Amino acid sequence: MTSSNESAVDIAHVYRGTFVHSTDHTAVEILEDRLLGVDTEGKIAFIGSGQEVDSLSQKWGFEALAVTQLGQYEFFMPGMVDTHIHASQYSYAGTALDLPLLQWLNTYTFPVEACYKDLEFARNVYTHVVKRTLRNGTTTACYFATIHTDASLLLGQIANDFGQRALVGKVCMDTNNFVPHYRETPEESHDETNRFISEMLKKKYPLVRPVVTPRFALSCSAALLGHLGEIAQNNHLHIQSHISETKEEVKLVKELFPDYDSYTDVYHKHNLLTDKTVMAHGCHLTDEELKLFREKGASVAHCPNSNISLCSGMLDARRVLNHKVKLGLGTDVAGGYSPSMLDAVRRTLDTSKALTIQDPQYQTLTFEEVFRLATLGGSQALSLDEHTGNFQVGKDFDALRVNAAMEGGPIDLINHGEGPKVLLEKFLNLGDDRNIAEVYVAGKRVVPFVERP
Ligand SMILES: O=c1[nH]c(=O)c2nc[nH]c2[nH]1
Ligand SMILES: [Zn+2]
Repeated sequence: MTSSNESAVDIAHVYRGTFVHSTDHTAVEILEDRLLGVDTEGKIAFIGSGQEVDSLSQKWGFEALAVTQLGQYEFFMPGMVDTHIHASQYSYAGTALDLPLLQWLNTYTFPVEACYKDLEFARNVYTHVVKRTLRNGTTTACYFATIHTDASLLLGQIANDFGQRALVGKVCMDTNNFVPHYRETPEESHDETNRFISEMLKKKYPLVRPVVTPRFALSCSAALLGHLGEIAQNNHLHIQSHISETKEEVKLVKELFPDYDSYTDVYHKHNLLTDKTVMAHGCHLTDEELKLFREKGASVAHCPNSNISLCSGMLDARRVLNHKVKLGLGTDVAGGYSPSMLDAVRRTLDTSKALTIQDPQYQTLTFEEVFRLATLGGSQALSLDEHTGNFQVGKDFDALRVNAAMEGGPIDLINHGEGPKVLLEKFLNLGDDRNIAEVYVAGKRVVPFVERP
C-alpha cells in the first residue's frame, strides 16, 4: 500500500477501530474510532480520527478501501510483556509445586535443566514455549534458558523465527552442591557467556537480544558475579536474576555474603544493578533496598503465580510503585504454573486483594493499574519502552487484536451498551487465547501462525 505521499515513510497497514493502552499519566486510555497507520518498518506512523480517513489517506498515501476495520466487540491493546519466564522449565509446567523454593530447585528444576545438553530436547520445548506464549499475547518475553550455550542460542533462533521480541539469557551458575552435574566452573561460565553474547549479536536478529543471567546469588561465586558485571558493563547489556524470593534464601545470602549491606548490595557491588537490570520476585526487599533499586534504575519482575505456588511470599506491589521502582509482571514458568500473562494479571490482582484482606487500609491495585503493569510497565522494566509498551507514534506496532465476543470463546455475555473499558475488564478476567484473534510484533502478524514448509 505505497504511493507518493507527503511523508517520507511508506504505510504498510491501516487499522480502524478502538485502541486501548496505557500512558504514564493514564492507566487505561481508550481511543475510540481511531485510524492507526503502520509503516513498512513496523512502526506506528500516525494515529488519527476515523472521521478523517479521507484526509489521512491523502496525506499518508494509503487507499481508504484497504483499511482494516475492527468489529463491534473488538479492540487493539498493546502486546503483553513477560518480564520473567524460564523457557527451559516449560516441560514440567503445571506440576511439581509441592516444595519450597530451594528444595524445588534441587528436586525438580536442576535435573530437568541438565537435559538441555540435548539440542533436540531443547528444540521441542523451546518451540512449544515460544508458540504458546505468543498465542497467549506475549509479544515480548525475557527468558531464562539453561547453562548450555548452544541450546540458549537455539532459543534465540526460535524466538526470532516466530517473530517474538525477546531477551534470552544463558544461565550462569558455578555453585550447586546438590546437583553437581548441573553447574559450570567459573571459567566455563565466563567464557561461555562471552561466546553466547558474541554469537547472539553476530546473528543481528532485529528483535532478540542476549541478557546477562547470573541465576541468583546462591548459585554464583563472588568472582563469577564480578565477571558477569564486567561483561554486562563492557557490552551495555541487559541483566536478569532473582532476588529476595523467600526468607530462607535471604538468610542464606546473608550468611554467604556477610560483608555486604544487603542482598541488593551483593548485586550492586558486582555492577549487576543497573538501569537495564530486572530482578525477579523481590518479595522480601527492605525499603533501603528499594531505594537502591530506584537510584540505579533497576526494576522488579512481579511473579505472583510462582510466589503463591511455591509459598514464597507476597510482593507488596503498591510499595514498589510508591518507591517509584519500575515494575513489570512475570509468569515465572514453571514456579508459576501458567505461561499466560492473563494469569499473571489475575494473580497480581489476587495478591493485592489478599494484602487488603490482611489490612483493610491497604490500597488494592485496580485492574487498570495491572493492565499497565502487563504492558507499558513491563516494557519500562525491561528498558524497551522506546520500542514497545503502548500505541505511541514512533514505537513498534506490538499489538493484540482482541475479540471479546469471539464465538466459542469463554465470554458468553456482553450486555447491551457496555463500552470498551468493560470489554477490557472482561477480557482480562475471563478471556483466553480464543479471544486473541491476531498478534502483531513490530507490525508483522505472528499469530495465527503461518504454516512453514
Ligand atoms: O522461581 C525461581 N525459579 C528459578 O528457577 C530460580 N533459580 C533461582 N531462584 C529461582 N526462583
Ligand atoms: Zn525465576
